[in-house]
Amino acid sequence: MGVDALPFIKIRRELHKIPEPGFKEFKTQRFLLDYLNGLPQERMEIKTWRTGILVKVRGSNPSKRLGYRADMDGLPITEETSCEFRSTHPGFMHACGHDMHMAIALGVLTHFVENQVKDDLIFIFQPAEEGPGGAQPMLASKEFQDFQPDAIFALHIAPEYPVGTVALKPGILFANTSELFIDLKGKGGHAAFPHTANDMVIAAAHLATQLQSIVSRNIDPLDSAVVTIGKIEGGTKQNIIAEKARLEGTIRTLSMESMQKVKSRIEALVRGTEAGFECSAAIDYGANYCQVYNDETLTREFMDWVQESGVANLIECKTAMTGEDFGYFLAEIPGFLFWLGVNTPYGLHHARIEPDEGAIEVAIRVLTQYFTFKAS
Ligand SMILES: CC(=O)N[C@@H](CCC[C@H](N)C(=O)O)C(=O)O
Repeated sequence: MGVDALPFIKIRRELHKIPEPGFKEFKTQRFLLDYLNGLPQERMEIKTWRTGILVKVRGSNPSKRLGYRADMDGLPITEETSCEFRSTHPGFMHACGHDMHMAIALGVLTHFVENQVKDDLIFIFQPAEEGPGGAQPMLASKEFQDFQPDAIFALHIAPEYPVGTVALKPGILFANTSELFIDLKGKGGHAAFPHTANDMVIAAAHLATQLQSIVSRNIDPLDSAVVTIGKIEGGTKQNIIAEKARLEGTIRTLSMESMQKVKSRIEALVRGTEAGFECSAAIDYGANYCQVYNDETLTREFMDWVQESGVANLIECKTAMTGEDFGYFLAEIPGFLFWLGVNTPYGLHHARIEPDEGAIEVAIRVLTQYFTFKAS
């Protein structure tokens, strides 16, 4: 089955220009709706939920519904690529491939609007994957429940794999995650009189270092966990002792027990910071995502099918400490997520990431053939 991916490469470029934060994907939603409304409508039913969209493509004689989910939001990153279709939204970029994910979903959807299969297909354009998390509230919505699929699938671009490759494994693919925000409040003062103040820049620096001892000293070395502090903010001027500081980070674990352990150690170290630096502290865990757990049977079946059909090269990969709120869909509905090779030297969330658009054709081919196999 040949795939003309060119229209979807063009769509990806248009989407790349308009990255928006979670639950503010207004232009993205408009763009997708304009495209969907331009397709023949006889087999389609379109619903919106907040800034998301759900589309049912009716089958000829349905006995089940297969779901496919694409995420929609961009990241607060200033793009540093030299491509012609750079972000037009200053300070925002599609640096996690969601522009690719949406274009691929439209390519697959368009194929099935034109080529009806037996079962219903549900296409889910989900907002706010990067935060605060659109999957959980979308799952609970009436709009989603009206279209509730019996199985659900998704992909994520993978910079490290060549184009033409899909990678996955049965069981746990991505980690449990929790955001982490710690606000420290002390006493500001003149830089020349440190003994009259409680310096929150120094408190934050000590705390950031101490937090790095949690994984190395409190987690079983045969388990895996991550505590990353991605941002520290504090102070107002070089000669003023900072009254406030804020640390922002993320926690990743492979079990909820380890998540609880990491959080209880963070709380102990923060209490120690309060005592040691005579300050007050507040912890906020922000958005929490459950692990992405690939259904063993469906995943094995897909892996065997990829290998037998030769539709793509297959890699059985390791678990990654990435997070994905698609895990909430998989906690309720059997399915899987796979990595799609896009072969670029810069990683996810990097200002210079430029996925190879050849992967769009690969993904549309894999998914249209897989859904034809599953839904006929
Ligand atoms: C695929 C990917 O990169 N996902 C994000 C999910 C972010 C979850 C949440 N905002 C957090 O930072 O904990 C990731 O960073 O793995």
